[in-house]
Amino acid sequence: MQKSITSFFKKKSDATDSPSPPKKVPKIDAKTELPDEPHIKSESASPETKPKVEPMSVDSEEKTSPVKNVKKEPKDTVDKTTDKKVTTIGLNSTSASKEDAENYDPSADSYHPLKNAYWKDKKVTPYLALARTFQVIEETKGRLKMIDTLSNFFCSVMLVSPEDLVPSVYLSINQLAPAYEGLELGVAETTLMKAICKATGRNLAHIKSQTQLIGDLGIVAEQSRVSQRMMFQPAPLNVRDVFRKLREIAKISGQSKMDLVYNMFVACRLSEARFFIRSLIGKLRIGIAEQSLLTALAIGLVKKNHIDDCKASKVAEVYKDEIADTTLLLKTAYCQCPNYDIIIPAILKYDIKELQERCPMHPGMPLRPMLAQPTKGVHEVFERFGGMQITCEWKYDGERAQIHRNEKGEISIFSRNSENNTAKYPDLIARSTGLLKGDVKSYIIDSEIVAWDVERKQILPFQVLSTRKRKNVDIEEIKVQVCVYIFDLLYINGTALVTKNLSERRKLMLEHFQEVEGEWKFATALDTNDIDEVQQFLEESIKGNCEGLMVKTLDEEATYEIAKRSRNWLKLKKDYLSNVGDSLDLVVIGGYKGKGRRTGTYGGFLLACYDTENEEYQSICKIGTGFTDEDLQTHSEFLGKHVTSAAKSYYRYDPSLEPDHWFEPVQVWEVKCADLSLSPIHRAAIGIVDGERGISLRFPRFIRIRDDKNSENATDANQVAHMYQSQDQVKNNQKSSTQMEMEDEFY
Ligand SMILES: Nc1ncnc2c1ncn2[C@@H]1O[C@H](COP(=O)(O)OP(=O)(O)OP(=O)(O)O)[C@@H](O)[C@H]1O
Repeated sequence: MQKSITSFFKKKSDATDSPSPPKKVPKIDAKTELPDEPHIKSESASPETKPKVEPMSVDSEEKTSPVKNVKKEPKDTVDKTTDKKVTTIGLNSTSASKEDAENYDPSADSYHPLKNAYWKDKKVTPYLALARTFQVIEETKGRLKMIDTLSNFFCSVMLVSPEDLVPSVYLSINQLAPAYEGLELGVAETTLMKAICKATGRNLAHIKSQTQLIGDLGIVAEQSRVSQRMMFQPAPLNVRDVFRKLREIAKISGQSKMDLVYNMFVACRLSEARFFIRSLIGKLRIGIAEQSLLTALAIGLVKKNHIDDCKASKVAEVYKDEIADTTLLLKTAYCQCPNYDIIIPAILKYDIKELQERCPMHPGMPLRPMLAQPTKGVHEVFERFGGMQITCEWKYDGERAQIHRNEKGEISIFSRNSENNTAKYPDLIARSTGLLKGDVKSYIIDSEIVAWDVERKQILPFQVLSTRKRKNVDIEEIKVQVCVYIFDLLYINGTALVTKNLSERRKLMLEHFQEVEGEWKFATALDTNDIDEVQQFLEESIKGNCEGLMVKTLDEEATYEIAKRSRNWLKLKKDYLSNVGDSLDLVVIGGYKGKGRRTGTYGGFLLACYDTENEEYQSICKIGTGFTDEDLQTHSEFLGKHVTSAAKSYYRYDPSLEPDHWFEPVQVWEVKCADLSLSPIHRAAIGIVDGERGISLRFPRFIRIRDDKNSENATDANQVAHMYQSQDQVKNNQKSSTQMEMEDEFY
């Protein structure tokens, strides 16, 4: 029978135990030698390569424990709840052995979060325990098992070294702070390669060629460390210090950055080297995205609550409902308070039911915006909404802005990506009091900023807005004026409104704010359930220089769904008649040199979508259409500054697509196409719709640069699959094959 689209997506979601795409993880042991490299000397052989390890807080017992050469036999104990034998490593031992650390396996069925936390006596989580957890997860295929493994590790940390839960969580999603603080590591691959060379005595050309061959600098780093004989081993790393040092690395630059990377790297043991280097590159590649991490945290909490009455591996079965409730509560709280520094201490201290009230949303902390689903026409809108009350709003073509004012009157402006854009709009801040009506102390509004023609009193195209300076804007020098179109109110005077319906939110918006000509306006809206009126309103919106309409539910299913691409907001764009219904936002990963008229610039580019699950960019098409000569000049100049010596290890592409130059994933382009088709060459959404083929775009055309999206906000693999599946011809094919199957069954 035909598979529904939702069942496809369920397969990829974190809630099901479907196999992840096969992962190639080379096995590494102490005997592993890299080929083509002269034998490596011990570090003492050369004074330059001798590690200068910074003093770090030391796991004293590990430091002094003698290295045992005899493999420790697992101990058998009896699980009180089941009366069955439980095989564990290092149970009840007061001193952790080297083997405990090296064999640490939180995926084992017999894992006991307390007993197997071999660092329990020291209460400081070894970095190796986290690296081992990542390693096991990377080798695991089923998503549920991956989450379960992480939850075991988290549970151990909660019980044994709770102070390390915040750094462990950040390290697991490769963040150094809440996303909106914008603290990024930004270490170039060549800097890392140089640090690896210095620490291991290998030469740069060799490290580069190995990285190209294996496709992963993390693995190359690990192999280089494992095969290296050391005169002495620096003190073991622990989670909180690694996190602290990574934050430091992010804040410094130049030689001191390089030195710190080097000092840390020489202290890495076993798979620590792989994950330390991957953290610095910015791609952990263990397949744990934020939603899976939140689920793992929730399961970890439930395991902690039942540590005495159930085996960890049984908790998911026995406490299914409690896990579902905890996960929901945690995810909901995280949506309104996306900050682990606040959430984690709260889950450790309070009952999970209190979480929302303990971690309230507040101005200054951006919420991830509610997003819309594309549609291909007015009929699709009415099919979806049936008899529900709806409203249509003009869809302004500018830059999304979440504007916050706190009790002190301070204003912050956040982009669609939760980046802090406040410094870009000093003019808006200067005139923000004009917007207020009555007693308004604090608020969060959702809006679109558009470029504004002051003389003609009309909206200007997005391209004009994009010429506005981004940083350190001086109010006197602003050339492009802007007008803000407000379409939602999420918080007012200390009260969150996200759980109220749009009608109520809109009423409060009109009560507390007022329009100011050319500065602050409410989105033009029409509440109607008449299909002809919607059609006419769509045409008017286009005459008003808008992109089309946003159609929203008013009363039923009409809460503000933070961070969700919701079915209750549909976008209806002017070119909805196209077969695809929406444009795609894709990352430029390579360039092909131009010929003929295009000589001297790039003539074509390789584009990719982003697969959030595998944290990789998957090629989707080559593009050479839609560019003016000036565009090509601009792109060539900009991308020319971001050329890398080789494809990034997290680029997925067919060798036949090899461009002349590879780029860092730094720019997102909006692209339209005639349709999407299955491709034997491109890798977009591979494994979702088809096991072996990816999806590619036919007749792609460049529309514009999307400065407001970073490369990880590009159209993701699931969206590509969804767009492919929604095409009429694909649906019809599926219908007819279902029909045939039914006929087969009948006969
Ligand atoms: N009245 C409105 N209501 C909601 N959003 C609006 C409105 N007018 C303009 N917008 C803009 O439309 C965007 C949603 O549609 P669009 O497809 O352009 O966004 P996108 O950023 O390309 O894609 P995504 O759907 O991934 O956000 C919103 O993020 C917002 O910036």
